[in-house]
Amino acid sequence: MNTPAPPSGATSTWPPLPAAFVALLDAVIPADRRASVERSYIEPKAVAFRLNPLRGHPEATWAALCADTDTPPQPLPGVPGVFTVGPSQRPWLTHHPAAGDGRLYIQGLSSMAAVWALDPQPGEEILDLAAAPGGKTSYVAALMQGQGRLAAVEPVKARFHRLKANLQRLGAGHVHTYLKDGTVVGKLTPERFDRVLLDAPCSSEAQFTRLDPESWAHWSPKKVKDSARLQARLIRSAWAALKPGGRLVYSTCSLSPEENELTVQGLLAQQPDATVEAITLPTPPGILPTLPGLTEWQGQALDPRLAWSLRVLPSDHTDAFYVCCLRKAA
Ligand SMILES: C[S@@+](CC[C@H](N)C(=O)[O-])C[C@H]1O[C@@H](n2cnc3c(N)ncnc32)[C@H](O)[C@@H]1O
Repeated sequence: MNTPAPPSGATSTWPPLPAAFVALLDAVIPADRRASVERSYIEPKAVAFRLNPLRGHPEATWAALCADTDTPPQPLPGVPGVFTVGPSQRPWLTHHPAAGDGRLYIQGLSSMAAVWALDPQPGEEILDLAAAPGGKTSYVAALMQGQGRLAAVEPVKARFHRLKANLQRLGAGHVHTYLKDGTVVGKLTPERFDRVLLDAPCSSEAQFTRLDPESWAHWSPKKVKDSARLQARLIRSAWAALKPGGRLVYSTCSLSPEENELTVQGLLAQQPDATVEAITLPTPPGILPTLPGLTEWQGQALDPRLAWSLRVLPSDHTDAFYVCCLRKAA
């Protein structure tokens, strides 16, 4: 981060977000949520993490953490084993031995929400179609309690090796990993999986921060379009790999409707056996700031069922995220 700090309180002196992205915010964020969203681009965020039952005993990890700080992490209501610390504790947590050896995993609440929506069960066969670096794969593995079969796909070689190393470190070395293009997996394994997670490659708009203009250096409206094209192919493949009666969770860390509701709408239009299911977050209302998925974009009505999908808003403790839960008719 090379940007010098502006005088305290002078928020307008931070580099402005790209104009096309500001126009997107204008279009998708209601006026009454806009101020907190604006603040999220200049504020450091709280840090969430989960204790990892695949590496050590969570109670022992918790005791080790508490012995090491005067400000114990706050439990996240509704989700056992998940905690948050304030932004000032980020360096402490990041460099803690329990983070290094995989007894805990630092993971945004928005990312965790995709796994909560997937609701993996022990004994099932589950596919993670775009898996590296493995944050969600390892959470799914933990919730499956070592029972069943979990497959994780990643086509980018360097990222695939990082996925494998992370899974080893997190005690999830039993996950079956495949160096493969996800767009072909549906044809290779038709109707095989009880649940499929497609946390799709996207334009990564959630990573933007005005504290670091590099965060949007590789973003452009063309990147949004290119991402949407790949997502359309991946969601079709994910759908083909899903068993009748199975659940597909589609997620991105993008705010653009082209990468979110429009991608899902494309699938709904082609697949009469697809329905959108409501997502019930395990956290009490208000902990994750969310909006229903869009049902209108640029003057055009979208499939009304998209209102069951969720947009997580960027805030002082969450990153922007989109998640949609689809069910294939049995
Ligand atoms: C948003 S990231 C996934 C993050 C991951 N789910 C996690 O929680 O750690 C998307 C991933 O999709 C991968 N990807 C890109 N093209 C793909 C393709 N054709 N098939 C499957 N995955 C792809 C990217 O390399 C990237 O690792």
